[in-house]
Amino acid sequence: MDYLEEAGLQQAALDYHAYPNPGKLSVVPTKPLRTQSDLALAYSPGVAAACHAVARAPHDAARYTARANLVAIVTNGTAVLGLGNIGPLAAKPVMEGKACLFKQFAGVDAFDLELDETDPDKLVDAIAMMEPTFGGINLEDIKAPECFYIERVLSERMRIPVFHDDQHGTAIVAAAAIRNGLRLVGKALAQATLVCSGAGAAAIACLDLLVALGLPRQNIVLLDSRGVVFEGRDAHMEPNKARYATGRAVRSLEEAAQGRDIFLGCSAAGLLSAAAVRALAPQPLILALANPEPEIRPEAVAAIRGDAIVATGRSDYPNQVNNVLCFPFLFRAALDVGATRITHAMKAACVDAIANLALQDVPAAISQLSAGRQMAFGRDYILPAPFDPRLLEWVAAAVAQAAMDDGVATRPIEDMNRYRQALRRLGGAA
Ligand SMILES: NC(=O)C1=CN([C@@H]2O[C@H](COP(=O)(O)OP(=O)(O)OC[C@H]3O[C@@H](n4cnc5c(N)ncnc54)[C@H](OP(=O)(O)O)[C@@H]3O)[C@@H](O)[C@H]2O)C=CC1
Ligand SMILES: CC(=O)C(=O)O
Ligand SMILES: [Mg+2]
Repeated sequence: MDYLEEAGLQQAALDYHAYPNPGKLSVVPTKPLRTQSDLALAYSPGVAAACHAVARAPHDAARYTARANLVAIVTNGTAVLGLGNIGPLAAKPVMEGKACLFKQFAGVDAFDLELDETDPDKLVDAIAMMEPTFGGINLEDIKAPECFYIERVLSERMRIPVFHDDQHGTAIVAAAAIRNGLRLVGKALAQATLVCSGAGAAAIACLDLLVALGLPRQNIVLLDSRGVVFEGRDAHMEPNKARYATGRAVRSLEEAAQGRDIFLGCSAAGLLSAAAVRALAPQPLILALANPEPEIRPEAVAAIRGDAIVATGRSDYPNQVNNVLCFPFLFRAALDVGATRITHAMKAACVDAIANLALQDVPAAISQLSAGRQMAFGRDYILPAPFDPRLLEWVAAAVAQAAMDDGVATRPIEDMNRYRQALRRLGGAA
């Protein structure tokens, strides 16, 4: 792949995945298992005590098994990053990566489950059957529009949180970035205008959240692979796109971009043309979120105009707008309180926490991790970096509180100060 060769990453990335053991994950026991007596506790006969306890009181599964800290990352490989429908097996490196991020950033254990199934109802059945195993379900890289149905039906059927990361994780982080970007250029969400390239899982969820947070729906123009989604277009429509159909007489990206404050890209590599960049309003926000190759590179924007704030989903540029800033921390909280679902207030709390953390001074120990980048609120630092250990406390505490306030916590936290301390220790920011 050109973009990997160009970054000098092709062979290094393959070696990283291959050595010293294939893949990025392993399963390790958490209890001593060295002697005959250990075996008598862990396995037969001692394990029967734990089985009886859980059979008598199912909520004790959170006490005697790893379930309450265990998330399933489920994909069918139909929309893997921006690589498209590469299937479940080829999706496995991404899912193993997500599991590593869960563990590294928030201490959450996760199994990656790549399912060879595209029928939405069969997927729903397969995932719903796994409720005894997991404390939460993270749906990943399942394409639109099926993903909307799958998540809705699962959320209705299951008593554990079901969260489609590409929808809501992306939306939460994009909303935080837009809030802070607009703050820097002195614009308000209620007056902002936005053009969105892509009308799939990530795009629709971003728009829904932005509208819920105050962006007027009529200020949005949406494009998919057939161009502008306009009122009366009958081909290639589905209800989630139709909700954003524009009445304006614009039919190309360049026309749609004219005077817009925000470009949001949740589509595919290289789609944002120089003409469209020029057409945007003064001091535009450009969120080019397609992975691994964005709709436009930051240096290409800089060559066209100098007043834009640019963000991508990538780790090798400033302003990383990527769902990694959300899902580990949001699930940490959801698992800790035994949430039965993820509510709007939990998502809104997550947006606030991520956005507000970026306004804080960054301790020297954290900025040392930034590869020499500016780490003070500004055009190249609109969001905290994923390695910022404060994210765990800021985001998880806020989300846990929102879950309790919303009445979806089956194990409410009694002492929030102690919980915050525990998060600080876990995040390494103590
Ligand atoms: N930075 C981040 O955190 C995240 C980034 N993403 C990125 O967003 C992109 C989309 O992911 P996701 O929503 O999950 O995938 P989906 O398959 O659900 O959606 C893809 C969307 O892109 C649209 N599209 C494809 N080609 C074009 C084109 N030429 N012009 C305009 N739109 C086009 C498709 O149009 P149509 O509806 O006509 O098929 C579809 O609406 C990927 O690149 C992914 O990496 C996703 C999640 C998180
Ligand atoms: C980041 C991510 O989840 C994606 O690009 O699909
Ligand atoms: Mg994804």
